[in-house]
Amino acid sequence: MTTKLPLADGTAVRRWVWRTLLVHRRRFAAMMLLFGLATLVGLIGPQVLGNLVDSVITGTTTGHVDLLAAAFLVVLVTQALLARSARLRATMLGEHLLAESRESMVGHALRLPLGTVEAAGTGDLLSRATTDVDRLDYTIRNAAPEITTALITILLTGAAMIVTSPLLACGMLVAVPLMVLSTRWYLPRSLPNIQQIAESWSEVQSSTHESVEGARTIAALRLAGRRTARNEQVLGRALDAEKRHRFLLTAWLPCLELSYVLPIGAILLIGGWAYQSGFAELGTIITVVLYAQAMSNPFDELFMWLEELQTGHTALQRILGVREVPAADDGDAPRRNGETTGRDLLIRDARFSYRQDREVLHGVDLTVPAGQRLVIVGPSGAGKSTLGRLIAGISRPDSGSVAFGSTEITELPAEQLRREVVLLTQEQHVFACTLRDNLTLPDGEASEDQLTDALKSVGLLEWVEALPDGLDTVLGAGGHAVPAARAQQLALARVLLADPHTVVLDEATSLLDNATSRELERALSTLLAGRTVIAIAHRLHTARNADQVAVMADGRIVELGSHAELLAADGSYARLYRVAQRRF
Ligand SMILES: Nc1ncnc2c1ncn2[C@@H]1O[C@H](COP(=O)(O)OP(=O)(O)OP(=O)(O)O)[C@@H](O)[C@H]1O
Repeated sequence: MTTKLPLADGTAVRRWVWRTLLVHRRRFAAMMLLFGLATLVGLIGPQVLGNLVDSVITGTTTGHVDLLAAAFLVVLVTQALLARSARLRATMLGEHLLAESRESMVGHALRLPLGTVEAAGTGDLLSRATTDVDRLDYTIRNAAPEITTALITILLTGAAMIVTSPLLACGMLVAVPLMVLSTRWYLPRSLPNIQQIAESWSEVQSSTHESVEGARTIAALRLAGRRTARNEQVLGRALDAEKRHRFLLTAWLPCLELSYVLPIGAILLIGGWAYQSGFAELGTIITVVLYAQAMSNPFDELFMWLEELQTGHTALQRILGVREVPAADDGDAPRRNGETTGRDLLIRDARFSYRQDREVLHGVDLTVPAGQRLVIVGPSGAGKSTLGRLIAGISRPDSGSVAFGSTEITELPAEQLRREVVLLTQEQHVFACTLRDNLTLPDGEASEDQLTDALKSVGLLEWVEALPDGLDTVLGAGGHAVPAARAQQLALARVLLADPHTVVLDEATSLLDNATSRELERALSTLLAGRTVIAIAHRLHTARNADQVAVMADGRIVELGSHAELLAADGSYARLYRVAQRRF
C-alpha cells in the first residue's frame, strides 16, 4: 500500500512566496526596475512611428524623417539592452532560488523517516525533487518578469491610448466581458486538473522506477506482462488528465484570441466615424490601432503566465508538502537528547501493521541483554524482518514498546540511532564513489590500517588488492561493477568500521555461497563479540552458537531458548533443524 506524501496548502505556499520575496527583495527590486524601464522605453516606439506618419502626411523635410527614424532605432537598441540586463538578473535570481529549493528539498528528503519514504514510494519523492523543482525554477525565473512586463505594458499602453485619443481608447472595453468571464470559468477548473497531472506523472515515474529497479525479478518471475499493464494503466491516467487539460484550454484560448481582435474592429469603426466627423486624424487612428494590436501580446503573455503560475503553485505545494512530514529526528515523541538508560534490548507487547486492517506482529515480548547474540528463525512471512526493522528504529510499533533500557529506540536522535544501531539486509547498495568512501560513509574517516583490517575480516582483502586503484577504485554506477555477494561483504566491513553497539543482520550473508558464508559468520562472531547481535537467519547453522534462538510464526515468538534447550524441547525448531541437517 502507498501512503502519499502530503501537499502543502495555499497558506503555506503564500508564506513561502512572501518570505522568499523578503529575503531577496534587493535583487528582485533591481530586476523589476530594469524590466519596467525596458517596457517603458519600448512604448516610445509606436509614438515615434505615429509622429512619423503624421509628419509625412502634413509634409516635412527629409532631415526630420531621418531624425525620427534614428530616434526609433535608438529606442529599439536601448530597450534591447535594458531587457537583456533584466533577463540576466532574472536568471541569476532563478539560479539562487533553484539552488536553495533543491538543497532544502534534498535536506528534508534525507531526514524523512525511512518507513514514510517506503510507504510513499521513492518515485514520488524523486519526481518532487526533480520535475517539481524544475517546474518551480522555470516559474520563478520567468513568471515575475514576464507578468510584470506584461502588466506594465498593458497599463502604459492603455494610458498612452487614452492620452492619444480617449474616444478611440473606449474601443478596448469590448474585450473586457469575454476576457473576464472565460478566465473565471477556466481557472477554478484548471487548478485541480494541473494537480492531477502532476500526481499522475509522478505515478508514471514511480512505476517506471520500480520496473527498472526490479527488472531482474520481473524477468525471473515472468512479470513483464503485468508490469506493462500497470505502466499502461498509470500512463492512461496521466493521459486522461492531460486530455482534460487540453479540453479546458481549447475552450478558453479561442475566447482570449477573440477578445484581442474585437477591440481593433471597434477602434476602426469608431475611428472611421471620428475621421469623417473631423474628431480624429489618420495618424491618431493608426497610433491607437497599433497600440491595440501591441496590447494583444502582453495580454496573451499575462494569461499564459496565469496558467504557468498554477503549474508552479502545484509544484510548490508538492515540494513544501515534503517538509510537512515530521523528520526522522523531530517526530511527535519526546526525544531523549542522547542519554540511553542501558543497552539491554527490551521488547514488550510490540504490535505492528503496515496496513490498518492487517496486523503483522501480534504482541512480541523479548529481552536481549547487551552483548548477547539472538538468532531469529521461522517460516517466510512470519514477521522476522518486520521485527528487525522495529529493533533498528526504522518503524515504530503501533503499541507496546521496543527500547534500550527504558528509552524507546524511535525516541533516540536520528544521528545517535545511526551510530548505535545498524540494520544490514540482503540487498546492499554500493554508492557511486570510491571504495574508501563506500566504507567510511557512516563515520567519515578511518585509518588505512582500520580499513585493511575490516576488509580482511570479511574476506575482501584479496579482491581489493586486485582492483585497479585499490581503495581508491571508483565503484557502483559508472565505475567498477560490484557483484551482489561482494556488496554484502562490503556492507559488513562498513558495519565493523561504524562500530555500533547493536547490529541487526537480516539474512546479511544470504547471497554468499555456503562455505564463504560459514567462514564469514565464524569471523563475524569473533569480530562482533561484545555487541548485541540480532541475526535473522535462513541457514540454521548460525543458531548453534547463539545465546538465544527465537522461533517466529505468524507474527509471534512461539519458541525461545538456547539451541540445546530448543532441540531438547523437540518443538518446531528441532523439526526445522533436522530438515536443515538432512539438506547439508
Ligand atoms: N512493506 C510492506 N507492506 C505491507 N506488508 C508487508 C510489507 N513488508 C512485509 N509485509 C507483510 O508482513 C508480513 C511479515 O513480513 P516479513 O517480511 O516481516 O516476514 P519474514 O518472516 O521476514 O519473511 P521472509 O523470511 O520471507 O523475509 C508478511 O505477510 C508480509 O507480506
